[in-house]
Amino acid sequence: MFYYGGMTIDLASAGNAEARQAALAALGQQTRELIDAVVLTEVPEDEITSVTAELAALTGRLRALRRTSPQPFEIGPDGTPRHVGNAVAGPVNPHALPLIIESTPERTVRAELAFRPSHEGPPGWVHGGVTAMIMDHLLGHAAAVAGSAGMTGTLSVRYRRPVPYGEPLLATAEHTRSEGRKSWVDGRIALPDGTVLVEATGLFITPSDWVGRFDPA
Ligand SMILES: CCCCC/C=C\C/C=C\C/C=C\C/C=C\CCCC(=O)SCCNC(=O)CCNC(=O)[C@H](O)C(C)(C)COP(=O)(O)OP(=O)(O)OC[C@H]1O[C@@H](n2cnc3c(N)ncnc32)[C@H](O)[C@@H]1OP(=O)(O)O
Repeated sequence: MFYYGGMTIDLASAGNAEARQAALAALGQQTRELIDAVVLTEVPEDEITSVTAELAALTGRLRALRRTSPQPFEIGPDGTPRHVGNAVAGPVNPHALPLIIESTPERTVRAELAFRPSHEGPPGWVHGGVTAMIMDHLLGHAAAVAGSAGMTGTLSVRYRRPVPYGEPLLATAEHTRSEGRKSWVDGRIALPDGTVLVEATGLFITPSDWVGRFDPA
């Protein structure tokens, strides 16, 4: 059993849906490709209208049976927590990059990533809110692997250089200190040569009802 936010997750039942999770992840990825096709398309107007009608039909098919909330936090088949519906890291959520995070033996975290054209803010560059969202999640994950899972209290972002899309980047973060239920985490997004584009510091607070519920792997 795994306890999360008042819910109890049954480890056995979480493993039974892998084929469905894979199918949903494929749908999520196809939808990401659709989103980028939409923002880049130069097809004629009548074709846009025709595709829009087809998409409305497809949307109706998916809505035929639906949940009332996104896919939940659960224990994956490898025994670690996962949240396939998460807005930043969830493979099933088309809104998510998705961010694929690795933990190091030192309990820091890293993620190789590449933004897409649909993340554009300033012409030719990634929107600062999108990079802040990535930082928020990665720093939160670093707090969790350090044994201090929490909600974001504050997030401070310094935008040092504009962030390109379509290029490989590296995001890293590490827990720096804790005082009671408060933990501080630093992180950054950099080019492969180490040039830092975005720096962030976050304060994560473990809600009192989470204390003792999450034991990091
Ligand atoms: C989200 C999933 C987490 C899952 C965890 C489980 C497993 C983890 C595994 C993997 C996790 C992976 C990744 C990612 C995790 C997270 C990343 C994204 C997170 C988010 O996207 S999250 C959404 C945005 N976030 C919110 O939606 C917060 C809304 N808010 C609240 O839920 C409460 O507000 C809360 C809980 C923050 C505090 O509530 P509380 O009642 O526990 O705190 P309380 O008042 O007792 O204060 C205690 C001491 O913190 C100080 N303090 C309080 N709030 C502060 C603040 N904002 N700034 C500075 N200091 C603050 C006080 O001043 C006092 O300080 P002092 O003790 O020194 O007096």
